[in-house]
This record gives sequence, C-alpha cells and structure tokens, in this order.
Amino acid sequence: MSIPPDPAHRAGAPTIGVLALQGDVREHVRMLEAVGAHAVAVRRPQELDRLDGLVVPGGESTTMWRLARSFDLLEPLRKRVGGGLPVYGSCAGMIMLADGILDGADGQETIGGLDMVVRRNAFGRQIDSFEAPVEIDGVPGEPLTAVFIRAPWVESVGGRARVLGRIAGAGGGPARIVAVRQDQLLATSFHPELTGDTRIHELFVKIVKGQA
Ligand SMILES: NC(=O)CC[C@H](N)C(=O)O
Repeated sequence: MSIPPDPAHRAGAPTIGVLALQGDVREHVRMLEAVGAHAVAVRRPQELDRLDGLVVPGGESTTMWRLARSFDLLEPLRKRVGGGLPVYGSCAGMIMLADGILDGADGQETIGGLDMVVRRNAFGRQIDSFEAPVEIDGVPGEPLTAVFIRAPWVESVGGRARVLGRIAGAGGGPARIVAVRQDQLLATSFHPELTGDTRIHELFVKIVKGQA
C-alpha cells in the first residue's frame, strides 16, 4: 500500500521519523522541525517506507525492544537500516543501534547496524544523571553541554564506526566514548533534545541530505 504525500511536507525538507514506541518523542519532533526537517512520529512498519531518516529516542531500551517486537517493527527496522536509511539514536536509541550490548535485560535484542558494543546504565548510581561538556567531531563551535540520564557508554567500536566524542572519566578513570558515527548511522549517549542546542540534529539532517 502506498501512502499519499503528506500535505504538510515542505518543499525540499527531508521527512524524518521519530520512533514513537516509548521515550521522549515530542522533544525530538520539535528539534527536527526547528532545523527545517518535516518530522513525523512512526509506530507502524508501513510508516517506515516514506522516511528519509529516523530518530530512535531516549527512554528505556528494554521496553522499546519489547514494544518493537510486539508491533512487528524489529525486522522492518533492520531491513531499512541495512538498506542505508540514516538513523540517529540517542541514549536508549544508541543502545537500539548497537550490534552488541552489555548488561542488557535477559534476551534483550537491538535493531543493530552500528558496529559497537555499548554498556547499559554504565555511569553508575551516584551519577545517574549529569551534564558534561563534550566536543563532537563535525560539530563546530563551543563544546556541547551533554545531558546524560542513566546513560550507556560505548565500550568498543569496530569496522567503519568512528568515535566522534568522549567525556573525561570520573575520578581520573579512562575517558568514555559517548558519540559514534558509522556512515549514515549516528549515536550519542546523551540527550541533545533536552537542551536548546540544535547542533546534533543539524548534523543528522546534513547526514540525511548527504551533506555530511
Ligand atoms: N535516558 C535513556 O535513554 C536511558 C537508557 C536506559 N538506561 C536503557 O537502558 O534503556
């Protein structure tokens, strides 16, 4: 079945979906609209067809995985990612894009596609939520103020995955990877949609348009 073009579609604006199973969907829709994309919430497999890009929001990755499975979205999502759909995953969304997870719930699966292993809830109890300045490759200007909420970090990347940003380790510990890109896939441990800073969404829209 083909879906008629959306009348709200602005000329030249890419249509970017926000996976709306769970998590902070509205905030991403707002940010995407602010940077000139046409943003739509998606929760059905056929809604993936008309997308130029997709955001997988933060939330809770175990719940998101379970819902994706019961809405029959996991396989269609994997197919679209495998076919080159640009996807940006934030926090739980980063977990959903990872090829491997540590400390996942029993049997927890991901969409995958990004050659990295992430550790869920990695930053530990005392600092469940915090903000830190992060410099991101490809994001000009001041370091971003990154908001971390029970965030994962990236243990390792392989293949064509490229580290875009790290934060200094707590108490002199090792720096931790918090932003990764592999071709048209982008992932951050943090939540840019919760700040007024649109630079990560701008970068993603450029990736969608083939300009970055
Ligand atoms: N803010 C978030 O998205 C947190 C992610 C969450 N801890 C998870 O494992 O899914």
